[in-house]
Amino acid sequence: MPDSAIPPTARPPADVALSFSGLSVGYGDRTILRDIDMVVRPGQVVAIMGGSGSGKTTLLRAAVGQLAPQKGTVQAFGQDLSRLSGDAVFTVRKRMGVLFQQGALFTDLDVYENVAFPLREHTDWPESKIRETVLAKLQAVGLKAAAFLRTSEISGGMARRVALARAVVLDPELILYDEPFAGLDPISLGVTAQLIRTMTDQLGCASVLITHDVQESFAIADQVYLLGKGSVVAAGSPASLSASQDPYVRQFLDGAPDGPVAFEYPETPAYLDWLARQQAGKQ
Ligand SMILES: Nc1ncnc2c1ncn2[C@@H]1O[C@H](COP(=O)(O)OP(=O)(O)OP(=O)(O)O)[C@@H](O)[C@H]1O
Repeated sequence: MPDSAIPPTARPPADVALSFSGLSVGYGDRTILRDIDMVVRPGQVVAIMGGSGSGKTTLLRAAVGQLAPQKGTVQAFGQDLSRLSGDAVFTVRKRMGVLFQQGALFTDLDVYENVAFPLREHTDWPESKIRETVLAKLQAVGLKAAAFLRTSEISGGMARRVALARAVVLDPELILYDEPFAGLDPISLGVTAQLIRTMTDQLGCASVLITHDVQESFAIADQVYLLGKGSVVAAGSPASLSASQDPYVRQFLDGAPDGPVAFEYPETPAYLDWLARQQAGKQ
């Protein structure tokens, strides 16, 4: 029986949901992040933080197998993604839920059908089981009564919660969240953060958040990795990072405008080429 046909509850639990080992990733010849070591275990909420352009999305792309390592390995549930065939990567991805920044609900479907969509695509469950599952997931995000609203009738914060219900409808073992707090009001921020923690605890899955939001992620994370200078500059529990005197960590946590975190976008080979051409043209 293919692995994808085994219900999540019947699979042996993986000891490690996601790991990066000696990982370097980038685009073409350019390396964005190097020497990344990270382990995410079931039941953990892990926050990957860093300033704009520090490589958070790049790391997320590597985690889902969209970007191949330049060096080192990415393992999901103990399987090295770069050694798997396309079909096998697809099977591994089915064990992951990914919540993209914009949530991207289908606007021609109502809330209920948006959440039911992955079940209709990936299972042959009877309608009664689909209904039970969809309503349970909507209840978990506090939106059961909104099931039959159109997406145009719900707010941005509600849309984010519907997208979360959809991301967990197949009971993933690993959920990856891309900027889950971006653009939320203070109440929705707290609600979303608590939901991520509760979902992780209830499903026993692992959650990885890509975020800049220090307060909300520190409130729920077990482990935090801070990216900077093309690698991991600090890693540890929220308490240990809060106590850190490292200037880079302090500047990031305190939101200080001056310090070792560069505001300026680094010079890239493409920019240096352009500059050289400009200068040659002037002579
Ligand atoms: N498809 C791409 N091709 C080439 N370079 C890219 C590509 N995507 C991102 N980059 C570069 O990789 C670096 C890291 O970008 P990335 O999007 O991973 O950062 P980030 O930490 O997610 O930033 P933000 O918080 O602003 O979204 C940047 O220098 C960016 O210009």
